[in-house]
Amino acid sequence: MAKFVPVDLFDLVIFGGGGDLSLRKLLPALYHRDHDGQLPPSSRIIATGRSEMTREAYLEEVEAALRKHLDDHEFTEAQWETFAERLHYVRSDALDASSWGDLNALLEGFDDRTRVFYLATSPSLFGSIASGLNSNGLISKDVRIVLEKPVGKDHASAREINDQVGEFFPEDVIYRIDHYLGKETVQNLLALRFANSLFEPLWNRGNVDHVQITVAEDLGVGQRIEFYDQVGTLRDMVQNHLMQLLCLVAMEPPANRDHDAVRDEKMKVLRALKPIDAASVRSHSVRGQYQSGAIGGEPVKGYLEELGNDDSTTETFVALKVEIDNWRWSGVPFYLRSGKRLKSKYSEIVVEFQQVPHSIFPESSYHVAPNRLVLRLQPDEGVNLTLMSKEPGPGGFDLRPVSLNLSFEETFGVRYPDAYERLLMEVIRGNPALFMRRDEVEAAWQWIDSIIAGWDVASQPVEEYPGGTWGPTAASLLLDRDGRTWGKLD
Ligand SMILES: NC(=O)C1=CN([C@@H]2O[C@H](COP(=O)(O)OP(=O)(O)OC[C@H]3O[C@@H](n4cnc5c(N)ncnc54)[C@H](OP(=O)(O)O)[C@@H]3O)[C@@H](O)[C@H]2O)C=CC1
Ligand SMILES: O=C1O[C@H](COP(=O)(O)O)[C@@H](O)[C@H](O)[C@H]1O
Repeated sequence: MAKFVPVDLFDLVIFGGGGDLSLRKLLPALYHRDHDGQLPPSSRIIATGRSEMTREAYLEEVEAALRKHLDDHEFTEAQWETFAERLHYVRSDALDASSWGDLNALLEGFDDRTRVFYLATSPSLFGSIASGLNSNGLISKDVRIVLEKPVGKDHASAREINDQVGEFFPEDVIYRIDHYLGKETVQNLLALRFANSLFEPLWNRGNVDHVQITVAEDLGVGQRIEFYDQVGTLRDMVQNHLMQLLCLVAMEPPANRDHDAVRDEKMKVLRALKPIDAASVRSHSVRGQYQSGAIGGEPVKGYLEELGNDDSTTETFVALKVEIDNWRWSGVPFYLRSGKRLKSKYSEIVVEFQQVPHSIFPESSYHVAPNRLVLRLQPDEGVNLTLMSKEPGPGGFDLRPVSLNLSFEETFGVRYPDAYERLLMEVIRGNPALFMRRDEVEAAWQWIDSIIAGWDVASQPVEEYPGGTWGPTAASLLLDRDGRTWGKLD
């Protein structure tokens, strides 16, 4: 088990500290790190928002959230008392920097410690908050600013936000979150690729038939529907999480794990992506929206019914066929899919290798299936390698596909920390390796913008799919046309 090295003394100010993300993810993550002794005793967590709220009222909200989002055995009165000592709430309107008096007062005299500003608000506020931090004299020497995703809604708005924040903060203290980069299994992809000599010689067009990346959710859009209806799955999931996964699978080996070494390699992949535009959008993309259905035997409503409006074409599902124009991957499709209200919460990366060139087992009732390396990101994180094996027995020569299956939980026997636990500690330590650099975010938006424009020009239909399935039939046809099938179909 990795040791929990305490971080340096810090103050963490969360703009949007009473919002869903803070209560559901950030504060439980900090509670865990506190529990494991990683937070110095006098480090503070200062939440802020427009709402008038006493510290006591805020503590009540946080306690209720922790009780809800932590496992029963994880929440203890003693640990809560310790954690609550750190928590403060002050009112401040991001759009009115003159309302920040209480925040100023709390921070005054504390500029000798690491100071982190976490912007867990709409990205439209990032510029005003950065400017307010400057005008209130809160940008201390050892400062970092964290930008929650999404950074903008397209390339132009991402550039504008990056310019606004960049006016007051240099790039090396800006931490753009993509929480998938903090997932243990995503980091393990680096270990699998670059700490084993087995895979690298095979990791190319000469041996790989295709790659699939699936991030499936069984949940619907829930409380965030108004936000979501302006965004859709392409912007919410593909622009960031799936493209980051794609980059980690496809990039060249970096010389080391230095933040810029890894980010430079990811950038080369983003630059090599073949654009999907009006001419190719119909053959290379599928967008869908969930209808009513059933998940785990329970009926679920359709998206439009949840929205209470029947003319939205916002996609809740996307599948793409992505091509990378470089020597390593020329001719190897990367199929990406992500959606809400699918059959189960399931994320995986599948690397399917090429068929053997000639089978010497014509009598086998199983044909020789290609080997598949599957990285399960969630749930039951692990790695699976399918191989063909001889069926035991004295007569004939029958083959059977078998799996070498590694479950991380069984092997390591530890709780898998939530991505935000790792990411928050990395911010305080000042290590930006697991965060997105400005050019990565902007390059990803540029590529996504072309698809959105293409959908518009080509009048791409929004395919319906019943909740509780693996998405629209068109997503299966996307692979079927190439003689392939998605990994998980049961
Ligand atoms: N929730 C999630 O699971 C995820 C969210 N995100 C992103 O994180 C951001 C926050 O999301 P989420 O927590 O769900 O949103 P919420 O609407 O739940 O919270 C938004 C927070 O912003 C504060 N806020 C709004 N306007 C202002 C203002 N003018 N000045 C100061 N504070 C303000 C609100 O407090 P008050 O009303 O008191 O002002 C509230 O605490 C969004 O950009 C979202 O896309 C990203 C990944 C996952
Ligand atoms: O960023 C987001 O991610 C979540 C899915 O995250 P996961 O860690 O549970 O896989 C998604 O539900 C949300 O819509 C999106 O904004």
